[in-house]
Amino acid sequence: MTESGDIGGVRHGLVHGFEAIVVETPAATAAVSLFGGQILSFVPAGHDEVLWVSPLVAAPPTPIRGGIPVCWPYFAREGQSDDVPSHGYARTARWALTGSRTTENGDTELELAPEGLDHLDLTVHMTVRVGATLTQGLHTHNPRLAAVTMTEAFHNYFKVADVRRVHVEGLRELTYIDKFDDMRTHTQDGNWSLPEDSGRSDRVYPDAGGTYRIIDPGLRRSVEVTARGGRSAVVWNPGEASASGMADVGSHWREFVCVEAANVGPNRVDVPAGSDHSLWQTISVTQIH
Ligand SMILES: O=P(O)(O)OC[C@H]1O[C@H](O)[C@H](O)[C@@H](O)[C@@H]1O
Repeated sequence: MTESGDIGGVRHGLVHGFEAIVVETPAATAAVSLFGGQILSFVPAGHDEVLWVSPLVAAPPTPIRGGIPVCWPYFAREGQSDDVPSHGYARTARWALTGSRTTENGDTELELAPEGLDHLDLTVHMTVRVGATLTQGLHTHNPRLAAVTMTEAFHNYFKVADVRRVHVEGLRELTYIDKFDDMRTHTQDGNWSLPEDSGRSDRVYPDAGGTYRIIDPGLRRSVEVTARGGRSAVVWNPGEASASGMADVGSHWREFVCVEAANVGPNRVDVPAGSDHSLWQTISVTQIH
């Protein structure tokens, strides 16, 4: 690892109004906000923007609505009291670039770590590898003398032509917990699509297979997420009615679907004393006709 100034194609910039690390390689461009350590943009060469960031995005300390929020060391308020911030502390922390390098195949790899989270039981740092595909690793360490239980997610907001016209492969026949139906469990019937009756989705799929594909006929592309060390998938879109009450979504709810690589609910992780745990994901895009 070298300091960021030592390799080409890595610079500081302003992206959607946020101070960011901007990466430019022949294979892709990407940007990571220092607020939240949140990837805000990924554009593989020959394709359009993969991620959605709300045009109504609020200023810090409100979490950024869009990109890839890092939910850590807990997802939603799982296992917490009601007075803690939703999705943990990482997404509103300031992150620092701690290193960068060029990999053997010409990808650019960044290392980042949050600041000001020393009061937590766990520590974390993150790898972001930018090339034709985007790979992200969230590395948790337990420096304590006892095991610590955690949940986590890469809360991916994918840009779509119209959420009502996409489907998500890789979830068929899985049991899911429906957060919009009092946490009742159901079986996924066929591929995921936005339910016609309720028009919204907040589904947690424990023990999912780790490969999920968003098929978007409008943008004529398929976006694949593969997770490693992440046993749950979450598919979220608030739908029109709930979105109208969310200042940073509003009428823009049709423009995204969240397909998240996670460890949540029954897949919470026990990190033994002195041990490490990593959640990885890779995102890739293919044109479809
Ligand atoms: O509004 P936020 O705190 O960013 O959370 C947005 C959403 O994240 C996840 O997908 C959860 O499953 C949802 O229950 C939650 O509403």
